[in-house]
Amino acid sequence: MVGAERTSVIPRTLKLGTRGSALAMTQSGIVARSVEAATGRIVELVQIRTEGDINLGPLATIGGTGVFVAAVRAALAAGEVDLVVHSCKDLPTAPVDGITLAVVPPREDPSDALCARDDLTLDELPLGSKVGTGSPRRAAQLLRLRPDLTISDLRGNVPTRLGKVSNGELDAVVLAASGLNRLSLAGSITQILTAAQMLPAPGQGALAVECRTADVDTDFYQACIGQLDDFATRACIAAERSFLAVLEAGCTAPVGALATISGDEMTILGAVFAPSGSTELRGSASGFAADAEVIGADLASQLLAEGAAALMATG
Ligand SMILES: NCc1[nH]cc(CCC(=O)O)c1CC(=O)O
Repeated sequence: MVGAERTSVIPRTLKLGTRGSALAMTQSGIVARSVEAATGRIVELVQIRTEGDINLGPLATIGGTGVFVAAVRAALAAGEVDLVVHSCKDLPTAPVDGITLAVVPPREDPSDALCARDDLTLDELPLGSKVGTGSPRRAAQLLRLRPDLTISDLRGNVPTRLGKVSNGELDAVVLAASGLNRLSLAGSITQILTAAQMLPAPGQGALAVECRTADVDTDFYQACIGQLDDFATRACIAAERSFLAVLEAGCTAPVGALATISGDEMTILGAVFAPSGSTELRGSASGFAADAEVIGADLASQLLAEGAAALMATG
């Protein structure tokens, strides 16, 4: 191999593993293009079918956290792909041996968005309106704001969910603003819900790019990490995910958290809801952004001391 230079074990064309949904493909396409721009390599998308795509039962009952993530990670571990992209909020909090969170790109809008018929806001929805969501966190907070609403379980990809409003089956759905923005469907949003109205899921709006731990020290990943990783987003999701982990809750639990950074200072808002929306425990914690995990964990401990575990388990 005269003249060949071996600077890393990473191939020239990278395979990026992704779920096949419109949102996953869009998110992965965004990451693929930024990796290409940062490294000069070609990145091709490889679709991986996951249990969450195959089993269309209510999300809260088909194995909780990680249904979308396990198959994608297995393809990474098996060497079928070189990097994978997840929605951060779907990522279980437990670390996995041999897999590293290589890049956290800058966060999209973390808010939840109401997509209602006839351009209605939450206050304007008629008494008893039918609102679709598969998320106990969103259901609980909707019921706190509007106890009269009928919550209808909802699965399927983002365009399918929006279709249930346009076909008259539902009066409204609640979806992540980030996903709608990325899919160029922001025109369906009739109200962005504030953190006081609806605290988002830990990690919502952020993406997670994982690679094999064995590859992290290659020039390729160092270039990716150096150019694409967003310190503020990484710190915020570290705090939110540490909050979730200490609560021993998963991505389908009635738990909301949102961290923000101003200068060196981080503030996290966190809440735990009774699934019925009857009660909530809410708090906040602040500190240096460098202590993100401790800040999130301290807030969780505070809410646990106030009875969070029992609250989440109630009806
Ligand atoms: N559970 C499905 C899921 N996982 C991540 C997102 C949104 C994308 C994001 O958090 O950036 C969605 C759809 C939704 O909640 O509307």
